[in-house]
Amino acid sequence: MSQDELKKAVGYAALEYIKPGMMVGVGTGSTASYFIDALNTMKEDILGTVSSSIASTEKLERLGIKVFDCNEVDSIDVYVDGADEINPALKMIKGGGAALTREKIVAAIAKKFVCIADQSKVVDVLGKFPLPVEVIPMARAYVARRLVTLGGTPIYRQGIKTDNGNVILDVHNLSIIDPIALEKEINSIAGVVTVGLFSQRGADVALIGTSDGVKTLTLK
Ligand SMILES: O=C(CO)[C@H](O)[C@H](O)COP(=O)(O)O
Repeated sequence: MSQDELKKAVGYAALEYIKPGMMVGVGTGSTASYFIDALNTMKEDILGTVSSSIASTEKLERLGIKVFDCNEVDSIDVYVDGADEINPALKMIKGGGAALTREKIVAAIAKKFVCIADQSKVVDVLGKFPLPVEVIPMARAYVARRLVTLGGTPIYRQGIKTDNGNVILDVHNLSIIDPIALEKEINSIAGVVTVGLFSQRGADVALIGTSDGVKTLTLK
């Protein structure tokens, strides 16, 4: 199966976690886009959705799926989203699609986070995928210098503005042995909006698309 077929398989497999009357958090990216296609088949049954990006909101609304503003909802039953990397502890790197801040907000509100990813995203140690950091534009050079002191090589993602009007630094050459400590440390740098490490709030379940079918990973 191609990588795209594996993404589609997990996007549809996530429907298993969606029950009638639920408020559903919707992620961003090509795998999450397949989940939106799947969700379309039961759009009459759910209460509605909360979206993590303008792109996902536009697709949901095009399909006639109700999208609520985050501030209108008290809780989200399930959040379904992709990842750039996921480790066996279900901690992730996200933000390859520049939606990390809104994704982190929706994940924080959700009772359950279901990560959907093809097998190429599973790693033992996070950090091969450059770690995205959303930064207030005026702090870009300062934050980059601080990231260098942490051992990384930050590269400015040229020509990209996030949905929040900020910029992204992609940090190369990190081997992330202690994701929770690094998440806290990068988040404490002035000018950082969010780091794309999802370790304090990781996934609860991961559906991994493999050539032998969809595998389910949970925390031991
Ligand atoms: O974090 C994300 C967007 O900010 C995506 O979930 C991540 O980049 C995976 O994308 P894809 O499903 O297209 O491989």
